[in-house]
Amino acid sequence: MAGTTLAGASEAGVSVPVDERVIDVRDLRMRYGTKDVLHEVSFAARRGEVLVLLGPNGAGKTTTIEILEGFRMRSSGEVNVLGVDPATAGEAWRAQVGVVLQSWRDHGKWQVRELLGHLGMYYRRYSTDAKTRPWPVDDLLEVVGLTAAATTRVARLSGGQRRRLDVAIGIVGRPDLLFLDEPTVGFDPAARREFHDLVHRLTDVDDTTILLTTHDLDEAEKLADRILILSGGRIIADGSADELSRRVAGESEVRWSRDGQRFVHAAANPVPFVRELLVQHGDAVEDLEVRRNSLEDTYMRLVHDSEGSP
Ligand SMILES: Nc1ncnc2c1ncn2[C@@H]1O[C@H](COP(=O)(O)OP(=O)(O)OP(=O)(O)O)[C@@H](O)[C@H]1O
Repeated sequence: MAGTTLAGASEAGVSVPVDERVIDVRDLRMRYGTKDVLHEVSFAARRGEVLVLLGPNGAGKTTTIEILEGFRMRSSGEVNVLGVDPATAGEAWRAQVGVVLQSWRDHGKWQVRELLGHLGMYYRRYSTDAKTRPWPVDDLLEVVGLTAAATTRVARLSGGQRRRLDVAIGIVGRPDLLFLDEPTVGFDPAARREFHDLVHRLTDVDDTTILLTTHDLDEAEKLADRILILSGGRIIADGSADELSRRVAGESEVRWSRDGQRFVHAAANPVPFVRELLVQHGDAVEDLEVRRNSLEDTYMRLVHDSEGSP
């Protein structure tokens, strides 16, 4: 089981064995001018894992991802991605890394299939025995839900379709590691669900490691093997949604109804409470529900506590 680390998590991620680390970040610092935006950030990700980076606006998520993608130079610290420092990595490394940027605005006149076919050609020389690159265009169109739009020009796509195209562009080279910065913004509920299925397919079938940012806590809970919470440029929590909620001392909510009346009770340990409730009222208890801290409760609590600390 991955270790859970809360406030002051300088050793975050050390429970991932070194030889399994697809991402290994140690004491990463970033300073813009005189402003420190990342302070000794450390974490690791293992192969096939979905790591979700959460945090309030301005916490440093995009900065962290851009450093890992090799798009931004760090101020200090050690960063290793697929065994290489992204600051000095070459083309072969880039071909193994997929990036879904905020939105693909160029090539408006290209048709969707044409564009994906063209971009995919770049990856052909990086095919290996274990992984044929690129993803065959028609399969890719299907997996991202763009088959019906295959011959549509990029400029004519709806916002949600364009986002699907962004995802397709990010995965056309069948990356070993995929970075997704707020991938489902603008998706309708059906597209969101299809995207979640795609993430599971990528990790289960292709063993792709995924690092994604989102502000949607429901999405984080559905997708994440591990959640990192970044606040004020520091990792304040690292663990699965369940581990985080257990570590935040909180009370469960017990709800039930009796004789047509609704009741709610907060209990640190709901089991004895429910037992006693059933002993006292037996069959008269209806609609019994026990709700642990949601990820949203946990997140709000952790971020709130961290904002109070220096
Ligand atoms: N190029 C830059 N020059 C100066 N400051 C920057 C630059 N880019 C980001 N910042 C600052 O760094 C901090 C972290 O920004 P970043 O975009 O990484 O946060 P974020 O967690 O991705 O936020 P959001 O959720 O709003 O996308 C912010 O205070 C931001 O103003």
